[in-house]
Amino acid sequence: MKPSVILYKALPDDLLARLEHHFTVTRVDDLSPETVAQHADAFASAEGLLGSSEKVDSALLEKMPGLRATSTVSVGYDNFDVDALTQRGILLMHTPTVLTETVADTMMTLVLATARRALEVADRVKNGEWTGSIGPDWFGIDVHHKTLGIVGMGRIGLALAQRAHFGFSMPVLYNARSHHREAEERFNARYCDLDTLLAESDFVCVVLPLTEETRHKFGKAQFARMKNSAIFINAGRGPVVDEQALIDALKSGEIHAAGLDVFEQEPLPADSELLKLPNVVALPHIGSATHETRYNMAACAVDNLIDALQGKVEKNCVNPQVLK
Ligand SMILES: NC(=O)C1=CN([C@@H]2O[C@H](COP(=O)(O)OP(=O)(O)OC[C@H]3O[C@@H](n4cnc5c(N)ncnc54)[C@H](OP(=O)(O)O)[C@@H]3O)[C@@H](O)[C@H]2O)C=CC1
Ligand SMILES: O=CC(=O)O
Repeated sequence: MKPSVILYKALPDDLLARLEHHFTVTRVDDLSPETVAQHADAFASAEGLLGSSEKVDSALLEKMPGLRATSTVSVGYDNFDVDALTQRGILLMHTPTVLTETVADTMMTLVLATARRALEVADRVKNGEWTGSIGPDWFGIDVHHKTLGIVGMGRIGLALAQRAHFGFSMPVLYNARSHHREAEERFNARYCDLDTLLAESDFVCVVLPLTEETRHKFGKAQFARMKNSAIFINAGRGPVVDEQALIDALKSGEIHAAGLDVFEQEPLPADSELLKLPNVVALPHIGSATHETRYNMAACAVDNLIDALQGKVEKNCVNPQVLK
C-alpha cells in the first residue's frame, strides 16, 4: 500500500501526478483545527505532509501520530516547531538554492525602486502630473558606487553581493554569525559588526531567517545608527524588524526610505501606516514569486518528500539528526 500524504498547497498537474504516483494524497485547503477535524482519519494515518505558509506545531503533530516527514515549499521554516518535529523523529525538508537568484533579484528591485522612487513617480505620471520638465522634487538618488550592507550573508546574501559588486560597482559590507570567505574573495565584501555596517551603509539589506535571536533585531536603536540618507530593505522575515520603530524612523527622517517584501503581519493590513508613506515600497512577499522559480520550488518539495519517505535523504534536510 502507498504511504498516505496530506497536501496543503496547490501543485501544477505534473507535480501532483508525480506525488500521486508514490503516495495516496489527501488535498486540503489549510491546516486549521477545523480542516484537521474534518479529515481526522487522513491526518491520523498520514506519513507525509507537504505545503507552505501554515503553522506546524505540537498541537497539529498530536493529530498526526504516523507522520515521518514534512516538506515545505519554502527555504524559510519558521512556521515549523523544529524541536517538536525532531523529538518525534520527523524529518523537515525545505527548498534552498532553487530560489536564491530570484530572491536576490527581488532585493535589487527594492534597492532600485526605493532609490529612484520608481513607483512614486510612475504614479505621478499616471495621475497626469507630468506636465512639463521634471524638477528636483522628482529626482532620486544614485545606486551605483554606493555602499550596500548585507545582514545575513547566506545563499541569498551572496547572490545579492554578486549583483551589487559586478552590476553596480558597489562596495559591499556584511554581517552574519561567521565570516564568509567566498563573499570576501569574489565580491570584495568586508565583514563588519552590525553597528559599523549600520553606520556606514547607504543601503541596509536584511535577509535573515526568523529565529529567537533575530526577532526584532532591528528596532529604534538600530535605525538611529543608520545614516539619515539610508535606505532599509527587508526580504528576510517581517518580525526581524520592529515595524512600529521602522515607521517612526521613516516619519521622523531618521532614515530616508524602505523597501519591504515581508511584514510583521501578512497580508499587510490595508490600514498599515506603512502604506501611507511615500518613501515606502511595499511588495506582497514576492521574493521567489516567478513562474519558473515557484515551479522549481514545488518540484523540489515533491522530490524532497519522496526522498524522505523512501529513506534516501542526501540534501535539503533541516534536521538531519533525525536520520542518525
Ligand atoms: N522574501 C521572500 O520571499 C524570501 C525570504 N527568505 C528568507 O530569507 C532567509 C535566508 O535565506 P537563505 O539566504 O537561503 O538562508 P541561509 O541559511 O543561506 O542564510 C542565512 C544567513 O543569516 C545569517 N544569520 C542567521 N542567524 C543570524 C543571527 N542571529 N545573526 C546574524 N546573522 C544570522 C546566517 O549566518 P551564518 O552564515 O554565519 O550562519 C546566514 O548568513 C530565509 O530563512 C527566509 O526567511 C527566503 C526566500 C524568499
Ligand atoms: O519566504 C519564502 C521562503 O521560501 O522562505
